[in-house]
Amino acid sequence: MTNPDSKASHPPITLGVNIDHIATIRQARRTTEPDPVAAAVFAELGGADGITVHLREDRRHIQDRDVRILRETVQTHLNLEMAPTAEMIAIALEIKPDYVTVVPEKREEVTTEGGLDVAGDFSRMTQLVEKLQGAGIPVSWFIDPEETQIKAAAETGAQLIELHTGRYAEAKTEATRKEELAHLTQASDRALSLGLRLNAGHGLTYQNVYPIACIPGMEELNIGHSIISRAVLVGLERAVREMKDIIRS
Ligand SMILES: CC(=O)[C@@H](O)[C@H](O)COP(=O)(O)O
Ligand SMILES: NCC(=O)COP(=O)(O)O
Repeated sequence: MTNPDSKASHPPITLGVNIDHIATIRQARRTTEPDPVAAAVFAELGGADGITVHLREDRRHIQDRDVRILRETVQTHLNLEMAPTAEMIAIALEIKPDYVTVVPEKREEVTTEGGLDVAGDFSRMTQLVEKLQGAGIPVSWFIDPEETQIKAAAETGAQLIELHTGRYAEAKTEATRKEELAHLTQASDRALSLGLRLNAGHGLTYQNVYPIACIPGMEELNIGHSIISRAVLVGLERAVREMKDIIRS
């Protein structure tokens, strides 16, 4: 899976840590812990180059209060993932994240399914870019690695795209995974040739991330579920020990 030569020619890739699922745990009890604001501090201590949160329209995990406080506390950069709605545009204009990633959203989905159809709703998407980038907030489109979407993304005037790595991550065979990696690599080349900056994410894990990190020109990977899942397990032994120390002290 590794390719030691391919990283030599571009600047170090950065890691945006998505902390949505810290909030998922909190919302399961509608309580105050764990706090995504504290999680962002720990993620930055661990070397996160950026913090990503998806403020869903149904507020199933991240809350408005989280985004507002994170804007004040995040020391790296804050990437706000949001649907292309008037409500979310207003929130972004008020909070001014370092950049926004515009994602498709369906109420009933478990997580984001597929990329945004920028080409299919071109004039609305262009207006969104004018509003947000006009206010100094760079826009990134979360799109599938497809020519039509990449071309449309560039034509909206947005500065960035985030390639949806879901199909690659979910590939059932090595052959399909290679095919999906080839699509992502070609799409990345095309995006760079059109002057877009390049991010990727969704479904990336400790096992599948490296080939994506090796794609030439890749700037930032946004990773959440796998990191939070690992954090829960690697932190459990210490958490149990601390509780036991208290009840026996
Ligand atoms: C856009 C993307 O790939 C993910 O950030 C995803 O949208 C996160 O949202 P959930 O955490 O609700 O799955
Ligand atoms: N945009 C992708 C992201 O922020 C994290 O997605 P995942 O790692 O939680 O699947």
